[in-house]
Amino acid sequence: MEIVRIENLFFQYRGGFSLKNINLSVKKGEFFGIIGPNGSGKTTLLKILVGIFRPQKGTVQLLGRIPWETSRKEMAKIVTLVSQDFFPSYDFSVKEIVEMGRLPHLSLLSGTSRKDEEIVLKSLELTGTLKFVDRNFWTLSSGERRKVVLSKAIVQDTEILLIDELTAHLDYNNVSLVGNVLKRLKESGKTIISVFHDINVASALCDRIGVMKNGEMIKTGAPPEVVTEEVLRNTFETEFVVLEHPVTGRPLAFLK
Ligand SMILES: Nc1ncnc2c1ncn2[C@@H]1O[C@H](COP(=O)(O)OP(=O)(O)OP(=O)(O)O)[C@@H](O)[C@H]1O
Repeated sequence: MEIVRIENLFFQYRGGFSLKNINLSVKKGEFFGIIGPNGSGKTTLLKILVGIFRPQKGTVQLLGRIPWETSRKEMAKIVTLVSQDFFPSYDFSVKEIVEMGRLPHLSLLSGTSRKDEEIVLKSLELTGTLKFVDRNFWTLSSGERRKVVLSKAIVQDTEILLIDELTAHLDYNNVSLVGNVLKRLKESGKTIISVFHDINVASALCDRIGVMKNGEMIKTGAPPEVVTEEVLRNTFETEFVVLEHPVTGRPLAFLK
């Protein structure tokens, strides 16, 4: 079942960078990775999918809904963006930040229930951040904050998760922890579209990878089709060596 559909997308910042000719179909339960050089348009594409920007041409549908024609509350039940720039302006505790993820599920008059609280605590446990529950969000390290923001996305319980580079700030143990959390979300039927700077993390986790360059998605395919010396050289304009992971068989890329 198709969950995300992008057709002939064109979007331009006022007189500047543009995304062009993007066509993509993502199925339910698929883990789709996006890689590409800095400034190639990865974050812009996620912002269009979540409805922050409206493209000048083409269509985007998430579960049949067009983001910019659907109310924010309804969209918030379908899709969430774990973004690189989550900067709450008040001194919220970790628990309060994650509780915000439950807002789309609450009615106007009701506060969070005991069940919501349980969901929040479970999600903090899942990302290994339960020990910070009462801490001021801003007193956490950047990697700890990223895991809390992932917990907030998990409690929002949307069909689609968009993730903008989650693992770059994390140590190896946490890359593995977050990777396992994302695998569990996928196994539970969630559809994930995630930007990665680490090609090998994308290769390990994704069913398919899309390669962005200069605002276009120049290649999509399973990791062995995309993580090749030729594709990576053309994309990043530098030389790579690609080997096979001895345990998983997935491609592993190294700078030459
Ligand atoms: N609000 C904006 N107005 C004008 N140009 C913008 C705006 N936001 C981003 N850009 C430009 O659009 C281009 C694509 O940016 P984007 O953040 O989508 O790239 P990216 O592939 O996610 O990069 P990175 O890997 O560095 O995070 C960049 O050249 C950026 O300078």
